[in-house]
Amino acid sequence: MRPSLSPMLTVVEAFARVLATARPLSPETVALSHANGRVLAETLTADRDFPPFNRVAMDGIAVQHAAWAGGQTAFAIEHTQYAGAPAQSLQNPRNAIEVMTGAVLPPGTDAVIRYEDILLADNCATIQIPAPEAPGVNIHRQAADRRRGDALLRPGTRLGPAELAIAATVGAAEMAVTRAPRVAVVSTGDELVGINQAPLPHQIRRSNAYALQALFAQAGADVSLFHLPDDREELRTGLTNILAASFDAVVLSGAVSKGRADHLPGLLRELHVVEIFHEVNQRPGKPMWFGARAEGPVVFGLPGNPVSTFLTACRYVRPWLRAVQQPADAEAAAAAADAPMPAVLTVDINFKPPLTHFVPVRLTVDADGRRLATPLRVGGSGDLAGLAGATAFLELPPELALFAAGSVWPAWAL
Ligand SMILES: Nc1nc2c(c(=O)[nH]1)N[C@H]1C(S)=C(S)[C@@H](COP(=O)(O)OP(=O)(O)OC[C@H]3O[C@@H](n4cnc5c(N)ncnc54)[C@H](O)[C@@H]3O)O[C@H]1N2
Ligand code: MOO
Ligand SMILES: [Mg+2]
Repeated sequence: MRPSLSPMLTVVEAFARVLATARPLSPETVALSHANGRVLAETLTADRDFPPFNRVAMDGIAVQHAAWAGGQTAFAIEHTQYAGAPAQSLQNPRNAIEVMTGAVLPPGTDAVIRYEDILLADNCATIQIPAPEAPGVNIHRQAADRRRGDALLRPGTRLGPAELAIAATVGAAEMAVTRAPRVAVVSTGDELVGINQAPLPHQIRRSNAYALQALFAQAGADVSLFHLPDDREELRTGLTNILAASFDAVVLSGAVSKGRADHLPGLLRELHVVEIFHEVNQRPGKPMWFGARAEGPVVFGLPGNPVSTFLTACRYVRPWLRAVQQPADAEAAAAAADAPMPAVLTVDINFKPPLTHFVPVRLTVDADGRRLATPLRVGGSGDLAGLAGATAFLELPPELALFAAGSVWPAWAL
C-alpha cells in the first residue's frame, strides 16, 4: 500500500457528488404494452388469490381421496370439467369427474390422478397407482402462491418480462411509471463529421454520440443528439439553447481538457452552470467535468477520448439516470441495484500512477463458478475498437501498483 499522492477528487467522492444531485422524476401513466424497461412508480397488489381457485394441475380424473385411500380403484365418470367452465360438484363420493389442467377442481373432490396412471373403459376409470397418504395431489391450491391484497411489485422495480406478466394477471392494463429522463447528448469538435459523410484526411466520424445514446437508452432515457463546433460563440449559442430546453441532463463529449479549443469549463461557468467538480483521480477520464444549473439540468462534461467517454458514462451518468427514476419511496434494495460485482483478475496488472484505473474486461465463469475478468487489449483511451466485446470494467484502486492474477476487484457491468 502507498499513500494517495494526489489531492484530486477520488472516484468515490465524485460519484457521491453526482448521485447527490439525483432527484426523483415525476410519474406518468403508460399502457402495459409500453412499460417494458420502465420503473414502476406504484405498488401492484394481488386483486385475487393466486391461484384464485383450487386449480387442477394435471389432465386426468378427480376423485375423493378418502374413497381411493380406502381401497376403491374403479370409479364411474360423472361428467367432464373443462378449463373455463363453472365448477360442477361431484354428486356421488364414489364416482369421478374427468378434469383438464386449468379447470376449477370440482367441489367434493380432493385428488387428481393423471390419465397416464389410469385405465379408461366404458365410462369407468381404474386407478393403477396406490393412493398417497394425504389428499391434494396434482392440485394447485387456492392462494398457495399469493393472497389477495399481497403487494406483488413495489415502487422502484424495473419492469421486465416477468413483472409485465404479473401486471397483466392483476389487470394493470396501464400503470404509473417514472417518466423517462430527457437527455441531450452533445458531441463537440471541428474534426468530427456525421456518420454518413466521408471524412477528409484530417477528420473522423463522430462515434461517441452513438455509444452514449445506446448506453443511456439501456437506462430508459429519452435521448436527443446534438453536435456543436469548437468555435466559442457558436458553442455558446448552441449550449444556451440546449440548456434552456427541458432536458434533465446534458451530456457533452470533448472540450473539457487543457487545449485551446477546450472551451466548455469556462463557457459553462459563464452560462451559470455551477461547477461541482472538474478532474477526477482516474484513468481514463481524468478531465471529467460535472455541474448543475439552478432549476435546470445537470451537465456532464465527459472527456472526448472515446474510451474515456464510454467508461465515465458507465461509471457516472448511467447510475444517475437510474437513480432519478427511483421514486422517493423506493426500497433501498431497488435503488442500490447499480452496484459492482466482485470478479477475479486473470492476469497481473502493473499500473504505477496513483489513479483509480478503469480496465475494460470480458467476464466469464469458470468450472468452479468463479467470475473471471480478463482485460481486453485496449491500446489507450483513443482505442475505441479495443472496447469491442467488453462486458464490464474493473475499478482498481489508486493505492496499489501491482494487481496480481487471482486477486478480486469490483467489476461494473457494461
Ligand atoms: N495538456 C494536456 N492535454 C490533455 C490532457 C491533460 O491532462 N493535459 N488530458 C488528456 C486526456 S486524459 C483526455 S481524456 C483528453 C480529453 O480531451 P477533451 O475532453 O478536451 O476532448 P477533445 O480535445 O475534444 O477530444 C479528445 C479526443 O477525442 C476525440 N473525440 C472527441 N469527441 C469525439 C466523438 N464524438 N467521436 C469520436 N472521437 C471523439 C477527439 O477527436 C480527440 O482525438 O485530453 C487529453 N489531453
Ligand atoms: O483520461 Mo484520458 O481519458 O486518459 O485519455
Ligand atoms: Mg481537448
